[in-house]
Amino acid sequence: MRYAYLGPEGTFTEAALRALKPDAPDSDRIPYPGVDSVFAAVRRGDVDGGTVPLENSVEGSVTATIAELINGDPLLIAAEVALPVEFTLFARAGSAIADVKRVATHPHALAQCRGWLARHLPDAEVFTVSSTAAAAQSASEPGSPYDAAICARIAGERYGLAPLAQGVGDRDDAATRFVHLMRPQPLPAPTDADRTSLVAFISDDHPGALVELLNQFAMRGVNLTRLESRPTGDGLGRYCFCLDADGHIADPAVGEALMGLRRLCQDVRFLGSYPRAEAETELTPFMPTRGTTSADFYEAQEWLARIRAGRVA
Ligand SMILES: O=C(O)C(=O)C[C@]1(C(=O)O)C=C[C@@H](O)C=C1
Repeated sequence: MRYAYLGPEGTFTEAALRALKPDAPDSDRIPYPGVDSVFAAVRRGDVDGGTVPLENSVEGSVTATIAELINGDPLLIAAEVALPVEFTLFARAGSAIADVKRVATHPHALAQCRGWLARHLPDAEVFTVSSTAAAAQSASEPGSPYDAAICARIAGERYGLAPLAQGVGDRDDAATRFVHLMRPQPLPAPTDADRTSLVAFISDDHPGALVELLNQFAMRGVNLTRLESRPTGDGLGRYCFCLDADGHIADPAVGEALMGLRRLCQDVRFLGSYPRAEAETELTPFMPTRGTTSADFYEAQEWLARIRAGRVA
């Protein structure tokens, strides 16, 4: 098996792929220079799967990943993992913080380290590159335009840099969610703690269009864990909705909610049902959820089948 990831070696995404595929030998992990090239490699069939960052607890969605999930040949999310992200400022050996005038990092990492940079390197110029490991790699090269990189400890060490300051993130509980993509194939079996991802394209703009979509989940007791509107690219004001819901498409409540969306929407792109990375959250239902267990759905389906078959009981 061969797996693509956002490279070069030492990215948080590589750590995510290692967590997802702990038994894969090093030669099976293939770094790609961008999120788009990971998607392209999976779509072409050059690799069996690919890992990319999806969202961060501080900075939110990785737009390059969302755009690729919405557009192009559909891929399936087969697995996810959430990892804590801790940032370190690294420079070439012998440098001191006072020497740092130009810092490189990934845009999401910059967003998570702004406070620290403002306090400790207020005059430094910050440059964004394709990943935190690419920043470390570049900063390590002789004649590099950068004096330092903000990256994972493993990346700084991988490229022979020396740590100048550890824990430079503004939140020490920051975490990033990564997803593993595959070409369309049979779904992983339900586990009782799954997530379903999809994109809904509404057919016409009208009052309550989003509420209608959300009701499909609420009335069936399905909890949503992410909702994001993204432009479709077809003009100003044209948006689609990216949704994550608790549960598996094999669960009757989730399946029926998706059928409801299918009836309401111009298009629904199913992005996968896969085991959730984090444990089930304790939920306070905001609506009565009576009659929304899987057993309730099955009982009602059987009742309808009996009636349709001419048995009135
Ligand atoms: O640059 C990396 O190391 C990545 O894996 C990308 C990425 C991201 O896109 O959010 C992953 C986690 C961190 O939040 C910062 C950067």
